[in-house]
Amino acid sequence: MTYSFRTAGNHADNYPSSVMKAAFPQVRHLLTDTELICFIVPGAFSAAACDALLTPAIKAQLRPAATHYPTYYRNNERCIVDSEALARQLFTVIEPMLPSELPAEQPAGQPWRLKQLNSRLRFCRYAAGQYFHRHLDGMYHESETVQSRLTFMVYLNDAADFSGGRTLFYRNKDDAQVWAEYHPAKGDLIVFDHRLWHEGEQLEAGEKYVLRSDILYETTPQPVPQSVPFAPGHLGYIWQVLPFGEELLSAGRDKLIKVWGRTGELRQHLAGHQNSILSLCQLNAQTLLSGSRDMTVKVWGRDAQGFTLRRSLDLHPATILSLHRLTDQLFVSTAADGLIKISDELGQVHHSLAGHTDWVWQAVPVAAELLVSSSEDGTLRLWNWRRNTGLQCIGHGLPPAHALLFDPEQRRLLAGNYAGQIQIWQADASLQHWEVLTTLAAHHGIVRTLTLLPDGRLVSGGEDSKVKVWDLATGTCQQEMAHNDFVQSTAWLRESRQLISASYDGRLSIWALPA
Ligand SMILES: O=C(O)CCC(=O)C(=O)O
Ligand SMILES: [Fe+2]
Repeated sequence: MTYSFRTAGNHADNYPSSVMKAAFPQVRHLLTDTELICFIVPGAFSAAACDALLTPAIKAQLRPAATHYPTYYRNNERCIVDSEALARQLFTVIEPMLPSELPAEQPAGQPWRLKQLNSRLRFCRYAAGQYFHRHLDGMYHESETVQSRLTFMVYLNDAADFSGGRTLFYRNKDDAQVWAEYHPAKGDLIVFDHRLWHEGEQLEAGEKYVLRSDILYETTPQPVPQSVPFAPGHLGYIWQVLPFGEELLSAGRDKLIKVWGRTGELRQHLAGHQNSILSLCQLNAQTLLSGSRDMTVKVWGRDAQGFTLRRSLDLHPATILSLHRLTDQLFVSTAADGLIKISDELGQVHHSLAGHTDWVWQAVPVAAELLVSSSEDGTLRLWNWRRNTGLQCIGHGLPPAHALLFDPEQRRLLAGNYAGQIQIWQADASLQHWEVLTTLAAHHGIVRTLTLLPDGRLVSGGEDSKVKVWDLATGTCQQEMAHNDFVQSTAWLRESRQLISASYDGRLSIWALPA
């Protein structure tokens, strides 16, 4: 993919290469007790080069990243500049300091050869109070064979300009101890493996500026045998899988919905969205809904020939986070605008529920007219959607629940949260009183998905790349499977009695579960 240079007026394409010259300084490794790469190159860029990069035009175009990230995660500002030319210039400076080859991840795989700097350059600014909480940097999939493996960051201003704002590394998502710390200095380059948990520490005072990109590596394509089900998956993150009749649908960052047959053969791919597809929902036998970061909900019709796009709905001026069916005609959408809307497939909004103060991750039906929603604001709320009213706040001050599921038989709400827990809430028969029954310490990192099996067992997936099967009667984990990256979605295939899980690594896996 070639990005054009989109941000006007900052002259980034025209930096004189003289100011970009590297001094080939000493590499300093931050982590010694790991194979993973993490090094600093002090003064890799001169002060003049930093000033040439951080132009007033760039500064003027910095915006909160809030449309793409929940505030819990990061609240700094950024400006994206797509420039092949500048990426090439920067790459010339850093190339001699980079590993020319990285080992294959799989025993049978091919090594990765150094290719280029991702031309999507992100200028970031932290003001006092701003932070980028502990996270893993996402892998950028340019193609099947070109992917980012290392993070690139240059610190653009003087340490004297701010306090706090260190870059901190951790052994995992919830280790209390800092593994390594780095105090920013102007012109320093940091390069580290995407698999390292790290944080941009909260700034106490002043302003901190960095330039972020990723280092791309290329591998030799390996033929995928026809017999491998659901291969090759998606390019980049898969956000959701959904059984639809006899088929399975998957959707992801590559803006595609893929339609797979029973044996995992690709039947169709549906293009139309302009950005990542985060949610899928079956409205009725002939209708599929998809919600995206492009702020649209698309309605797809299913007939004997397959799926076709019927229409595109503008329901929220924000990323659509979840879609759930209420009736054959009505569905509920939640979004980054903090609203819950009940609409039909023609795009008529019947109800709009306001009350949350941040992103609404999920809203699931719990009875004919009742919904429970979970939000980034740390609350769980109960609503009567037909009457447009919030009935109560079931819980507040909670770690936000990314995954939410209601079990009508047991009247239990299962909430998978940011603290890696599955919190099980019991409702009484009136659905007016809710209390926490148990809290399972389920994953390291966010619980991203929950699926209830027909036999009552629960499946969870999380940021520790694990899929876990739970016996809810005893609260014990019976089985554990692993992906190579965050597990984002799981589903049960009723016909074949198989579990399917989908991951940030773009792969779909099928698992047989012993009874
Ligand atoms: O600002 C920092 O120190 C860390 C930033 C970071 O982790 C990122 O931009 O991905
Ligand atoms: Fe990062």
